[in-house]
Parts: sequence; structure tokens; C-alpha cells
Amino acid sequence: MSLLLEVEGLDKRFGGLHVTRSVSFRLAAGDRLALIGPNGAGKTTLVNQVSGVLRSDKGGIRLGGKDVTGLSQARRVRMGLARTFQITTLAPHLPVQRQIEMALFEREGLSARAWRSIDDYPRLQDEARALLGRFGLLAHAATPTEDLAYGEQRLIEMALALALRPKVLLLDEPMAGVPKGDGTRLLSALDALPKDLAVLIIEHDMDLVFRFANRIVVLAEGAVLADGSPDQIRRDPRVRAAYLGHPA
Ligand SMILES: Nc1ncnc2c1ncn2[C@@H]1O[C@H](COP(=O)(O)OP(=O)(O)OP(=O)(O)O)[C@@H](O)[C@H]1O
Repeated sequence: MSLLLEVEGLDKRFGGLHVTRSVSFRLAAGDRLALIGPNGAGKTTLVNQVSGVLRSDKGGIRLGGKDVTGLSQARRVRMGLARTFQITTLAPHLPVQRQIEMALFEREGLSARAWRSIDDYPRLQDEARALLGRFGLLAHAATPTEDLAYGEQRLIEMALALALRPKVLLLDEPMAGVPKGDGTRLLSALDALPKDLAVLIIEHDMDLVFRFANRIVVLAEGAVLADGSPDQIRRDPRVRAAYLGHPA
């Protein structure tokens, strides 16, 4: 499998606080990597560094073999790196389909032109509807986003990220705030992500992590404590002592 994301020795300090410490990992096409660790371990900071929200103090990031360390988040998106955020970032009043169409416009570099001309692009409207169909949201195409259940809004965020046709997808706690009963659709959506996409997920729900991931990186106090298959992680005494706290 070809390597899509190579993270080498990333470091970040906030003043005196050393938050990520020489973190390295790699993602190949089709990988499902879960990044786990206690609260404050540095997971979101790391994803912010990888996606370009935060500049790293040290280390390098390669995307599809190209050095993107100094590039903006927007450039990284255009090169195939998409992400979702821990907290929903959707426009509340916008109908669901328009929300997706805006992302498609952005991807196609059309956003500088008059927004109302979306009707001139039936191809993008069809693509938006296909994406909504994939996530079981077609019935809500005309619904204002804020009227949807929280779990459905998280699905829209995933659809938005996929609208960018990424090679690498970073998901920051997609289940956060979703009531237990509404989690099933999110799980199915995760299972149905394109097979060749490389996915990195931050998630506290260990059932989901061990079900979804083919590899797990454990972060503790900003450094990689372990990197291995779910079975290796489950059996790793350091992980059990430092994080899981009990035999998984
Ligand atoms: N912008 C910032 N300025 C100062 N300190 C920060 C900043 N962002 C994060 N931190 C600190 O860095 C540490 C790591 O935070 P981070 O959010 O990356 O951890 P996390 O593993 O994602 O935690 P959680 O699981 O609770 O989301 C914490 O001590 C946090 O308070």
C-alpha cells in the first residue's frame, strides 16, 4: 500500500507546556488509524498540526510523498487532506444540500463567483444529492441544518469532508455529544467510508476504536506510548497501566 501521510518528529509547545513530543506515525491507503490517549494527551493539538491549523515547532509532514510542513490548511485540503472538528462547525440556517454544495463549490474553485449561480451547475447539485444519499440524509436536503438531530449534523460534517475528495481524512471525535441511541448511523457511515481512503480518528469510545481501527497509536503526555494492531495495544502492559487501566 502506498504511504499517504508521513508524520515525523512533530513537536508543539504552548509557552512552557510541551504538548506534543517528537510524534511520528504513517498512514497508507485504506488504513484505519485510531489515535487514543487520556484527556489532555495532545491528540487534538497533533491533528491541528497535521491539518495545518497549528504550525509545528519541529518535525515534518509529507502528504502523498510531498512535503507540506510549511503549507496552509487550505493548500493541504487541496492536496487531499480533509478533517472534521470536535465541535460542529456547520452554518445553522443553511439547508443541508446547500451546505454540501458550498463545499463542492469551494473544491471546484468556484466560490469567488456569484453564489446564486449554483443552479447553473447541475453536476454539482447531483453530486451533493449523491453524497446526501450515501449518508441517508436525502429526505433532509431542504431542511435547515439546525433542525436536524445532533448525530445527523455530525453525518453532514463527514459528508462535507468527503465532498473534498480527500485521500486522507482526519476525524476528531465524530461521536462526541451524540446520544448512544443515535450512534448506529454514525458507525454505519464510518464503515461505509471509501475503502482506499486513509482515515485517522480521535475517539474516546473504546468499543468504536477497537471495532473500527486496524491500527492504534496511543499518545500519553504528548509522546507516542505505543503503535500497533488493536490486539497488540490491548495486550500492551504499558498501555494498560497508563491508559486503559484494566485488562481490555
Ligand atoms: N491553544 C492552546 N494554548 C495553550 N494550551 C493549549 C492550547 N491548546 C491545547 N492546550 C493544552 O495542551 C494540552 C493538550 O490538549 P489537547 O486538546 O491537544 O489534548 P487532547 O488529547 O485532545 O484532549 P481531549 O481528549 O480532552 O480532547 C492540554 O493541557 C491543553 O490545555
